[in-house]
Amino acid sequence: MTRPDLGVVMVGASGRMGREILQVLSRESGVSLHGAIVESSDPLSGKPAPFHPGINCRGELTVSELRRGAGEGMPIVGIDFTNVSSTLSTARLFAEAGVPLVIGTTGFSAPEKEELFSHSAKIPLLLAPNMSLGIHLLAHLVRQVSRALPGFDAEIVEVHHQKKKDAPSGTALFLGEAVASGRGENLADRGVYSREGMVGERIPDTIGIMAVRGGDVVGDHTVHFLGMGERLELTHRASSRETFARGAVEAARWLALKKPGFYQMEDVLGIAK
Ligand SMILES: NC(=O)C1=CN([C@@H]2O[C@H](COP(=O)(O)OP(=O)(O)OC[C@H]3O[C@@H](n4cnc5c(N)ncnc54)[C@H](OP(=O)(O)O)[C@@H]3O)[C@@H](O)[C@H]2O)C=CC1
Ligand SMILES: O=C(O)C1=N[C@H](C(=O)O)C[C@H](O)C1
Repeated sequence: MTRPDLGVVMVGASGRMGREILQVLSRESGVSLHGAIVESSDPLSGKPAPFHPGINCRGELTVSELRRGAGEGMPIVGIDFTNVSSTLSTARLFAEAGVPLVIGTTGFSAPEKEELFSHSAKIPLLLAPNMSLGIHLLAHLVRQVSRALPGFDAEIVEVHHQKKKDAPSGTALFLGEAVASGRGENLADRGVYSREGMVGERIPDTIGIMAVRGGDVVGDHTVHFLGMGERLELTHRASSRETFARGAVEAARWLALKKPGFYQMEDVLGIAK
C-alpha cells in the first residue's frame, strides 16, 4: 500500500469551512486526515470526524503529539479556520512544534498579524483571507485598474451570510490593499468603513469598504471605480465553499515542501503581486 504524501491536522473541524475541507480530504489522493481538532465543548469532541469515520475529533492538541506525528516520516501540515484567538494559540503551538501551518481565519488586527508573522521565522506559515483563484486574479486586476484610473473613487462592497462574525471581510480588506497599492498608498491611511449621518462630501482618494450581511451568501466582493459619467465594477462571487476548501488543501500540499517563511496564496498560485 502506498503511503499518503501528506497528513493534515484540521483545526476547526466542525465549522463550515472545517467540514468542507474534511470532505475534500476524503476525496483527494496523496493527502490524508491526520487529526481533527474541535473545541473541547463541541458535540463532535470524541466522535468520528465528518467523512473520516476512522479518526475521532479531539478537543486538544499538544506540541509533543505534533512533533511525534511529524517525526513519523509523513509530512504534516496544519490548516486552521476558526477565529482570531483560537488561531493565535494554534500558531504558537505549531511554531513550537516546527510544523507548517495554513491559516484561513480572518479578522486579525495589525499587531495580531505581526504576531503570526513572527512565527514564520520558525515554520512555513501561509495566511490567506481567501483561498480562491478568482479573488487573487481580481486583486491583480484591481491593482492595474487602480493605477490606470487614479481620479476614480474606489468603493468596495462585500456580501456574506448571516452567520459571519467579522466585518468587513478579510477579502474586502485585501482588495482595499490592492486598490491602495495600485496608487502607491496604504489602506491604513485611506480606508473609510461605512458611513452614517452628516459625514460630509467624499474625501478624495479615500477607499470605502462596506459590509452587507444576510441569508446564505457564500461570499461576494465588488470593487467599484466611480468616475464622472462612467464607472467600472469588478465582481467576484463565490457560490460554494468547496472553492476555498480546495484552495486550502492545495496550499497545504505546497507549504509542506517550503522552508520557514511567510507565504500568501499568490505564492501558491504563481500570481505576481
Ligand atoms: N480564507 C478563506 O478562503 C476563508 C476564510 N474564512 C474564515 O474562516 C473562519 C471560519 O469560518 P467558518 O468556517 O465559516 O466559521 P465557523 O464558525 O463555522 O467555524 C469555526 C469553527 O472553529 C471552532 N473553534 C473555535 N475555537 C476553536 C478552538 N480553540 N479549537 C478548535 N475549534 C475551534 C468553532 O467552534 P464554535 O462554533 O463552537 O465556537 C467553529 O466550529 C472565519 O474567520 C472566516 O472569515 C471562511 C471562508 C473562506
Ligand atoms: O466568513 C466567510 O464565510 C468568508 N470569509 C472570508 C473573508 O472574510 O474574506 C472569505 C470568504 O469571502 C468567506
